[in-house]
Amino acid sequence: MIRVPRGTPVLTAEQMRAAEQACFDAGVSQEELMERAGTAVAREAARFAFGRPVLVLAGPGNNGGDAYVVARLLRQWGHDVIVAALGGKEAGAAGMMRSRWDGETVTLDDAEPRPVLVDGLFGTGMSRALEGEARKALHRLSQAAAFVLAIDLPSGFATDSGEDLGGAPATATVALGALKPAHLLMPALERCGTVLHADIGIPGESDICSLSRPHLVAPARDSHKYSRGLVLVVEGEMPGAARLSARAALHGGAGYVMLAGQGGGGNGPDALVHRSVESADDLQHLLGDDRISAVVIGPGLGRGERSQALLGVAIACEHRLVIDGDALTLLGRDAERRISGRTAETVLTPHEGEFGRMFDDGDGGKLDRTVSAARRICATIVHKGPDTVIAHPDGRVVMSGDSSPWLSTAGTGDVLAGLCGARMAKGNAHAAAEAVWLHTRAAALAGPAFCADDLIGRIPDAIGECV
Ligand SMILES: NC(=O)C1=CN([C@@H]2O[C@H](COP(=O)(O)OP(=O)(O)OC[C@H]3O[C@@H](n4cnc5c(N)ncnc54)[C@H](OP(=O)(O)O)[C@@H]3O)[C@@H](O)[C@H]2O)[C@H](O)CC1
Ligand SMILES: [K+]
Repeated sequence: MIRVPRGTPVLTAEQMRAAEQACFDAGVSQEELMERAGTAVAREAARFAFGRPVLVLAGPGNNGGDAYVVARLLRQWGHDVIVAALGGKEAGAAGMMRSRWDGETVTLDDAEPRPVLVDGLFGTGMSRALEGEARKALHRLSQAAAFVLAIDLPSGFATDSGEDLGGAPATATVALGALKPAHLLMPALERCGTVLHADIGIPGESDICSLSRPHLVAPARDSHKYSRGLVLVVEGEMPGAARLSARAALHGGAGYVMLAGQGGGGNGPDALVHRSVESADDLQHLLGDDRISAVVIGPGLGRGERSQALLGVAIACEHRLVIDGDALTLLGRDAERRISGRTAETVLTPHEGEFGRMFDDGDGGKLDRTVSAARRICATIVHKGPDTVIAHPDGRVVMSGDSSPWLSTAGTGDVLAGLCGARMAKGNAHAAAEAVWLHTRAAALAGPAFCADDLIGRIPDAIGECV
């Protein structure tokens, strides 16, 4: 068992069922899968129990079936185990595993708390709010336990959206066969505790995967500033924000960064080249330079008429484009109409509020809404948050759930926008994921209570871990 490796496939409940079915069709029985799943979980339970008494919750379905395997093995290995059962299938693999359990079984209501709790009530079959006896007992027993190990998912969370359906938190979760979206989406993300991945022989193919450390290459010997990419950052009413983006682009690998605006001087590294832009026409003229590799607009742009005019010119240009901050607010519900016709690669980097201003809420969780919006707008959307979802128009999705809470400080979004510009400058399809990984890693390296300027300073160290 290993802590979830980077780039692990993420499968929805339906994709998981299809993957399981493919196993059955290939001759692997459900009993065999359940035995493998239960064995993987039992090994972790034994490790964390340290010989303390264990209470195993067994639900009515296959999650419960796994739970009976866990209980049987722990008992065989000498542990003090009791099962608290909620109903239970008679037939099928779960019924068989239930019949093989010959230890003590109590009802959920009668179950006494124990130091170690294994939660096998519900997994990917969670289809509605958890209520009544199951909900009460789950919360009572998990609150009283010193360690809670969830089988596949902590019970009470929606597999594909991470929505809280009345669930309780776990100390650790053993993801069976593949990650599910709930392992990477709030609030479930926060309730899973440490997620461990049990490969039980189910080949999980998916367009969705967890964020992984990118493999970056150092510049070739004959590189020059243009071949590494010229990034133009549009400055608006708050030049400091654009400067943060520009500096992040410089440290993010761009060979040449131009700050186009009225800021003129201002502080910022000498390596930053200022170009005076008074009007939209001036910006249009500047964007005629075909050495430009990527344009970043939005950080500190402002929302007035001049800002709207600058945005219109940037959208109309043929360069790769990162749209962030105020520019996203200016787009609003007009985003799809104004962006979907762009031919050059486009990346939008909204936080939840900006996303909501551009796209209707629609049903489904953050993953579904972001995937649908990316397809409609024909652009990559980096839907930021503690659970960032990167959705590409071709259907590829990358999910990241381990960003530092210290990123909740002014300017870190400007830094990400600049990083996206730098990574896009080379025209690769994974630029947004690279930028998010570098941003997350730089934050981890920066430690607690950093500001956006400190974050920029750690980007080279993060890059150093990828080359
Ligand atoms: N991924 C793998 O490789 C393997 C996964 N396994 C385990 O199987 C579960 C999924 O099992 P499933 O039987 O599909 O569903 P659950 O066990 O999660 O749920 C059981 C049933 O509970 C009912 N239900 C749903 N929501 C509620 C609720 N809020 N309150 C009460 N009951 C609820 C629902 O049945 P209904 O007919 O009542 O709708 C569920 O079917 C997976 O997570 C893994 O742990 C395999 O065993 C091994 C391989
Ligand atoms: K569970």
